[in-house]
Amino acid sequence: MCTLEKRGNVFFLTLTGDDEHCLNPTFISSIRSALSEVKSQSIPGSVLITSAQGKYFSNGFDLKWAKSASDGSPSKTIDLLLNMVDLFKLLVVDLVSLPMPTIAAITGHACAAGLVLAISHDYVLMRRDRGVLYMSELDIGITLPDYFIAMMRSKIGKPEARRDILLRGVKVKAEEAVAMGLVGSAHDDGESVLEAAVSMGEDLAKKKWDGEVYSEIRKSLYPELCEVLGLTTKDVANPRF
Ligand SMILES: CCCCCCCCCCCCC/C=C/C(=O)SCCNC(=O)CCNC(=O)[C@H](O)C(C)(C)COP(=O)(O)OP(=O)(O)OC[C@H]1O[C@@H](n2cnc3c(N)ncnc32)[C@H](O)[C@@H]1OP(=O)(O)O
Repeated sequence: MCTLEKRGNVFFLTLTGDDEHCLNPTFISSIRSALSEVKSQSIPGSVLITSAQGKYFSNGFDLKWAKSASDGSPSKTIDLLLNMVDLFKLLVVDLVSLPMPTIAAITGHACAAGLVLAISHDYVLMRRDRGVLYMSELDIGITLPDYFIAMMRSKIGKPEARRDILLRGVKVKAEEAVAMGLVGSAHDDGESVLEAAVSMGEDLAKKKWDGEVYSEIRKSLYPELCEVLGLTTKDVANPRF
């Protein structure tokens, strides 16, 4: 599951336990509850840092749960997966519209929906000693939801990087991910990636930006993604000059 902690202006969302942090309706709902709490406590200078315990950041949708909950019926499994696609989309909307800077510290493997969860944050840092980024959909024979693609097109600038991650199913370690433009920086281990995330978060918090303005400017950066997510933008002026 997940925990939420606040230290100063920085909120720490941690995916807890040493499991694969696979996303199913219950887990998605618990993360969304935490983000709702973060939003309700947001003030100028708030920042979110998301990380995970164990060797996985998130291994994507909980396929085991979907299969077991559908009594092995392939059509019911697909229906449950499609339901998770819809539920997870709301979580992505929460992150893309959160009124504060967001940082993902990738502390382990981030796959498929788990990688989308990570890059839904403004900044992505990754440990180099463990963990890969991997879009497994081609390997497991399923296509991607439109907002997954929109997120990839919005956050990964290089066409060859998008091609390799989606059409070659490459498993990307931190240094390669930095070179591909998937993550911003690579760090030695779990401790140092978290330290770097906290240092970045505290620097961003000092700016004490207006959260509503921050959220609207972020959304205006990603028109294709926001259209697919059903997010609109609006002009905001809370002048501080
Ligand atoms: C009719 C209608 C049609 C409808 C169509 C749509 C249908 C509806 C579907 C909609 C959904 C679509 C989108 C899907 C989203 C999803 O999320 S689906 C779920 C996807 N998830 C997965 O597929 C899981 C993928 N994960 C994996 O394959 C593995 O877990 C892994 C990530 C590859 C990790 O494998 P694992 O064996 O666990 O790895 P490790 O044991 O951790 O590591 C292996 C060795 O590698 C070493 N290592 C790891 N990282 C590093 C590193 N960075 N540097 C160096 N070495 C590393 C690690 O130490 C291991 O080494 P040894 O210990 O020596 O073995």
